[in-house]
Amino acid sequence: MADSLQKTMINNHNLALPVGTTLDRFINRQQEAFPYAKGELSQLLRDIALASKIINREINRAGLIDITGALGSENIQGEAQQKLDMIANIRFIRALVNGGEVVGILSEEDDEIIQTGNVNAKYVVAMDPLDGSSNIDVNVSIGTIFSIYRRVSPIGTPAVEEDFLQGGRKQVAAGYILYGSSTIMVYTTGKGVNGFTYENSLGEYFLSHADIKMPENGKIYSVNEAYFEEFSNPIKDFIVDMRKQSGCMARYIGSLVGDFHRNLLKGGVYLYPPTRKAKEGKLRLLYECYPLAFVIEQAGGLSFDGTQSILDIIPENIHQRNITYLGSKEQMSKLKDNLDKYHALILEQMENGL
Ligand SMILES: O=P(O)(O)OC[C@H]1O[C@](O)(COP(=O)(O)O)[C@@H](O)[C@@H]1O
Ligand SMILES: [Mg+2]
Ligand SMILES: [Mg+2]
Repeated sequence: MADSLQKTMINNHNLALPVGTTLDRFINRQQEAFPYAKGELSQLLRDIALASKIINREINRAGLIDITGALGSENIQGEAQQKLDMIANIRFIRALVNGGEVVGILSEEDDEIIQTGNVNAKYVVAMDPLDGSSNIDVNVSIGTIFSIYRRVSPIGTPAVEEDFLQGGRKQVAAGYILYGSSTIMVYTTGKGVNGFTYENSLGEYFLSHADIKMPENGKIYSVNEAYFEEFSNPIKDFIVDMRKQSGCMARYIGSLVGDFHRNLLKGGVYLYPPTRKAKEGKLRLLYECYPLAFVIEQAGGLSFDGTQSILDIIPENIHQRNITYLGSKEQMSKLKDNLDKYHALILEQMENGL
């Protein structure tokens, strides 16, 4: 026991913080590593944690206070907004406005950028306030996903689209909160990935998953097989090969955060390929794909959209969707091989006028 604790302390990116450290203390210690830091990003991470505690409470009692079910409105993606989608949206916006560190917010639930009025703030946040909406009413894990950028627009002015269209490699921090059998906040600031479990009775997040490393090889594949016939051959072949592997498991709960978190810890691959209905894939680049790609690459996994790392995609619009593959190194290189061979074949056929 002493050895493993010692090991956890050493591995913790030299922060030498034992499992059980509060999130607050961890944030302070991380900030000390940046001599010029003024604490704005630290405060922003605390504001996100605070909002997630309030949402966690709402989710836990959702069935008792009639906040389940659809609201009757649709978001810009044409999806029915659930009451909890909007409650989570309002709670996050309120926490970020009151926190004072964010000038603008991009949310899945709002068509336009939300101006917080904090025109002297340095950061903008893109967020999916409630991920896995189809699972809200049936008590299956759901989540929140966030991505933080330093603004490019001048201090003293409102946020603009360019603040959000900087590209995945410009994220200064990103992560998610999973509201599952326990509630856990997992994030990166570009120096590794750490997970904090929420202790309800104390109202605190504690370090529970220090320096998360994704297994290089995994046996889990997560994809909505209902669309199998619509997938391209390299994707079909990849899934068929995964099935043939002994010990392979299909796991798909239909909540991106839940499927992603499981695979991050156990090893595996999440696929949302193009379908007839969603030719660009279903997931939203700025507040689903980029943040999870940042986390997975920091944990030693890979992200891919069929041609490149998701972090290298040049964004065009704030609510754009993107093909999404996220997973363990070995499975992702196999998938990349399949797709590269397929693209080469298509190219050859085109060159031969076929
Ligand atoms: O039902 P499908 O097509 O498999 O899509 C499920 C995916 O859609 C999502 O629900 C989209 O996210 P939202 O719930 O935030 O809209 C993901 O969480 C999930 O992985
Ligand atoms: Mg989502
Ligand atoms: Mg959502």
